[in-house]
Amino acid sequence: MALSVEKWVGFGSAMAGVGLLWSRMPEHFHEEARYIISSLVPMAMSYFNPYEQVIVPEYGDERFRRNKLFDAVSTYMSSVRLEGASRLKAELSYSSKDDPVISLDENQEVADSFDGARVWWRLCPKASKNRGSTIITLHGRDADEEPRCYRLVFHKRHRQLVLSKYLPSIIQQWRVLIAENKKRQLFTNHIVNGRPTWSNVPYNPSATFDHLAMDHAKKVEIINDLTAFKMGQDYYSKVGKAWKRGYLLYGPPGTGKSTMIGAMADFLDYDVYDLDLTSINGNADLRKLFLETTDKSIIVIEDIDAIDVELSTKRKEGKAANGGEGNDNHVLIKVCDKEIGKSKVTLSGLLNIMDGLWSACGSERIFVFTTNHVDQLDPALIRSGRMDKLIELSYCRSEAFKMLAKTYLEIDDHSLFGEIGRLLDETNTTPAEVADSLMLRRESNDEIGRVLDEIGGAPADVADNLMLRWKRKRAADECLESLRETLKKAKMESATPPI
Ligand SMILES: Nc1ncnc2c1ncn2[C@@H]1O[C@H](COP(=O)(O)OP(=O)(O)OP(=O)(O)O)[C@@H](O)[C@H]1O
Ligand SMILES: [Mg+2]
Repeated sequence: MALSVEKWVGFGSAMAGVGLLWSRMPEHFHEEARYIISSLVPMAMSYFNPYEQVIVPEYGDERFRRNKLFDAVSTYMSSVRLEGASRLKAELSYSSKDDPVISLDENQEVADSFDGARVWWRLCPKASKNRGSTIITLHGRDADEEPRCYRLVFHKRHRQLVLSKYLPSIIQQWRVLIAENKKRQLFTNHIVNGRPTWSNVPYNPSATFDHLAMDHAKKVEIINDLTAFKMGQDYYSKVGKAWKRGYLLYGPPGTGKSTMIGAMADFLDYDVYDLDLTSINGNADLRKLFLETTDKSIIVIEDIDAIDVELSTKRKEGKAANGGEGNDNHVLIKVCDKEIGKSKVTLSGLLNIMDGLWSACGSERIFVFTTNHVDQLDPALIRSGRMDKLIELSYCRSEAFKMLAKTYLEIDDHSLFGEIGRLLDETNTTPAEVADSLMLRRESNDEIGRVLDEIGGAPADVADNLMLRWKRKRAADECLESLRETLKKAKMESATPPI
């Protein structure tokens, strides 16, 4: 049967060829006759061909947005009996433990049945040309330009059933599956075949807000802000603003900016899109990537100061040259390739997706920028309304240290706490450095043997407990002692004037 469908598709193609030839007939054919015959060809074609096609292209209009129906069909294809296909694809995805996911390879065809109707699916590497049968392009432009598509063929009499029941049922199954298997994802962008693309892995940030050592009041303020945002759909629509929020996290290296992004993703249960501007060729690609991000997500640009150097210089030069404000159209970043002219993302391009026309596409999105040098950023980027909240993450002080000690050593108090707190106030030590000192050290076998001798004879569970407590205390003493020495050294070095 599939063969005869192909024949019909071929027949349509032949008829289309006749039509094309006819339309190019020499001038001596009467204009009117040419017109009538070339309009009759498609009618005849449609009359004789009992089959219709639906093309489901991979990308929607302007190739900006992925066509979700394509993804839905791809998922559905792994559940259809793939008996008709002679070549399949097998993948081991992150989510499927030991079972490979089997799917249709390109140019392969399978049959499916729905409510008594028989349909045929084919994955085409490039969308087939109009081969004569009626083609309905879903979410699409001219099918010829699509990089990949699914072609669904069915008998004309099933048109209603296919369009109003079969395809919606595929979408519904896909949505249920997504909801069931929903895991937080971390996306990053790169170029595939010259096109910017997101790829993703499951994301389970190791640190939550509980692990984040910082001023308690500030932490509560951030959590309240995020909660208000998450609950704020009605508010944002009432005031007519896009449902999005911008955070700038700034502070020296190792103060917890990246850790906080993970904590935010964990708290909100959002996906994270880590946007690498160096892998983007220009504003159009930036928009394309932005449109492919999903709602309920955090879009991150880390170390914006590091990629902002050229912008700052240009802006300063611009100001110096014309004695006033520069404009937003200078180059934010140039990718280091030879064709440098093509590889540009501008500040205005970036601002456009944050709060320009494009920001209205999608909702419930958080933008997070991080920087070590807030003073070097372009004021346009951080003006209020764009960055709703500027959060400083700073050096480790007494309060943050106690939180780290609780996390790493599971202790609330120690005789060295007071002295270490004072030393931290006098030195600029980052939470990363403190956390590093508090990592558990391994005890030597001799030490363990000595303790085992001491607690020998105790029942097993009591001995285990004693051993654990000894290890903790030993670790705490040792770690805090070493931290105190490090801090003392740092204090002396900062007090010694440079020669
Ligand atoms: N405030 C903090 N609370 C808890 N742990 C922290 C904190 N800051 C840093 N750390 C620890 O230090 C490590 C490095 O921190 P992180 O990568 O978040 O720093 P950063 O501010 O993003 O640095 P950079 O500016 O270099 O990107 C983390 O994995 C974490 O273990
Ligand atoms: Mg970081």
